[in-house]
Amino acid sequence: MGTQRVVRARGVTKCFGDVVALDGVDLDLLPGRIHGLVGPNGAGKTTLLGLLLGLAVADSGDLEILGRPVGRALAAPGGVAGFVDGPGLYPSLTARQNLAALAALRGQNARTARPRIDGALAEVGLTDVADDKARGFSLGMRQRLGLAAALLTDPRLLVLDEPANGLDPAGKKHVHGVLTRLAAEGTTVVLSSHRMDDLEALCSEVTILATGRVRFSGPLDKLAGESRELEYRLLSSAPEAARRLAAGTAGIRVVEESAAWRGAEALVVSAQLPALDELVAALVRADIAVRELAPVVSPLEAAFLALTEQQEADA
Ligand SMILES: Nc1ncnc2c1ncn2[C@@H]1O[C@H](COP(=O)(O)OP(=O)(O)OP(=O)(O)O)[C@@H](O)[C@H]1O
Repeated sequence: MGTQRVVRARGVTKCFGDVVALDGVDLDLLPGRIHGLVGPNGAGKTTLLGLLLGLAVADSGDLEILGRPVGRALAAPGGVAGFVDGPGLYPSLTARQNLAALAALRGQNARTARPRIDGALAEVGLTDVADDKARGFSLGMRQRLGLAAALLTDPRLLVLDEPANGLDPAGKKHVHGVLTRLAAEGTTVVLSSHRMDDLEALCSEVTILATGRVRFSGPLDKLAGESRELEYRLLSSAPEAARRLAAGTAGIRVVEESAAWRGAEALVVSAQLPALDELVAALVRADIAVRELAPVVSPLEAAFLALTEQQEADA
């Protein structure tokens, strides 16, 4: 069924000695979504991803993956691929040989596997180094080779822990392209990252974890709606007139440290969305062109920072 959950977690708890890494986590992942996992260091992201990969078992709670309850024994659930703490590679084999070895382990015929291996290497942008040994690969290249290996298994759930680590802009473009294609074809992707801009570019929904608890889980636009007043940077054709208009618009606070931004005079205002809409309409009525309007800090980053501050205050 199209809307059947790929992952359903209820009250999942995992401790390491006295440390509660996951504390009653509920999570629902639907097919074909790219779901971002975000949270401060030690929030429990890797632990949660490890449970999805079958690298550890929960102490309590229910976890269902692809419609099957996860048992108490360590086992990689069928249809799931990915890695935490970097992919496992054979350093003395080339990129292509690494993928061929994995295909052979799964009983695939070398001749039929070859075109798929070449396709996967091309998709992650490693064709040029296909015959170089993995030993000499950078972190970003290893991440991409790990992703290519996961692609060969046709996963229905792909689990990646900080896959953007070490990626240069070209590598990131390849990885984003692969993940977007997979999701369009129905694969669910769940990935953790400390890069809010990456998550916002890729994910339709996010879960924010802090100290092992889910603080938010849902669509990114819901997060924007729920967030507090945000600061927005505005570039216009008449900065002074725009500032006067903003100061006179209800619900808008002009932030004093407004400054130059990319060579133009920027106005920074703090507002909720309805007041901001009002301001834009007033600017247009006054024949002032809005050239750029964006949050200084994105809704995801604002929510993340608010949580982190809360966590520090609690501590
Ligand atoms: N194998 C382990 N043994 C003991 N403690 C662990 C183990 N794995 C994780 N922890 C602890 O569990 C908590 C959650 O760790 P986890 O690695 O899941 O967080 P994270 O959100 O991935 O953090 P980061 O952003 O730093 O990677 C931390 O306090 C960590 O020290």
